[in-house]
Amino acid sequence: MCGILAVLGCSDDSQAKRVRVLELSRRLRHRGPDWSGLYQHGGSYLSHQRLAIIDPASGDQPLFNEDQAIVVTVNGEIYNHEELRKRLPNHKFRTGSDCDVIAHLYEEYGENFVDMLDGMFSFVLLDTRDNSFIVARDAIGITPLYIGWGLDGSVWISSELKGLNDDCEHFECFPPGHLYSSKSGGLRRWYNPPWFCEAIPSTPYDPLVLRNAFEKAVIKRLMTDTMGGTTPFLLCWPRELTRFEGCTRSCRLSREPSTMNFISRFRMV
Ligand SMILES: NC(=O)CC[C@H](N)C(=O)O
Repeated sequence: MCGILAVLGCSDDSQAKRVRVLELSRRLRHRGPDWSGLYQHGGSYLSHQRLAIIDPASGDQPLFNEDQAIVVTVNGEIYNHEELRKRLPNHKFRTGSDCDVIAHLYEEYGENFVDMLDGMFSFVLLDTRDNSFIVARDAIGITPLYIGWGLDGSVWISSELKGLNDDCEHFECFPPGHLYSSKSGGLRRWYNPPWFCEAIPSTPYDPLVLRNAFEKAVIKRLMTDTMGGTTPFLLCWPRELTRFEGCTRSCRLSREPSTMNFISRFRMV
């Protein structure tokens, strides 16, 4: 998990404020030891503490679209980023980061792209053309996120409370599955699955369907270029799969290239 911290629409764009934001961002350093980044545009600041998972060589954040008008700081993983890149044929990506698609999707589809993302994420996106911004958190709140307000009307966002509680006059937990848009000035739910309704499902329970869904969920989370992100998961998945179907299934899965790389690296460690 990385650490993100952003201050948006602040009346103070001084060097002293920049230093303060850097100080606060360092409070999240334990979340990402591989890189620290800060982008400032007037009174808006986006910072990032990176635990590199995908494209460790060039995926440092904040990330930008082609003309650098749109900037984004992200905590999390976008599992379907390769598929999404294919839906953006006219866009040039500077990095191989899974999070690179976010600025480009916004450019192409506006604020309503969030439900195209399959992943666990929280992000802040600043559009420097009109200083508008959006903030979003994944469907069930796997990644942590807090929102606060400064006395000057600035909006503060942080992966942990310690990044904003000293500087905001009011703060709260950013609700999962929601999007904050500065244009509409409020929060709205972007995640609206059919099972949110009160109706009792009529489809009978099918263990095979459940098992397939579980396996798919495991496999997509194996996405990584480093050991950092999925190690705890790897430690538990073979046992879980064994419990489901015996060793045969684990062995078949482990012949898949990504799993093989993963396991050989795991053994080396
Ligand atoms: N730890 C994270 O949140 C990782 C961010 C991004 N997916 C990366 O690989 O750099």
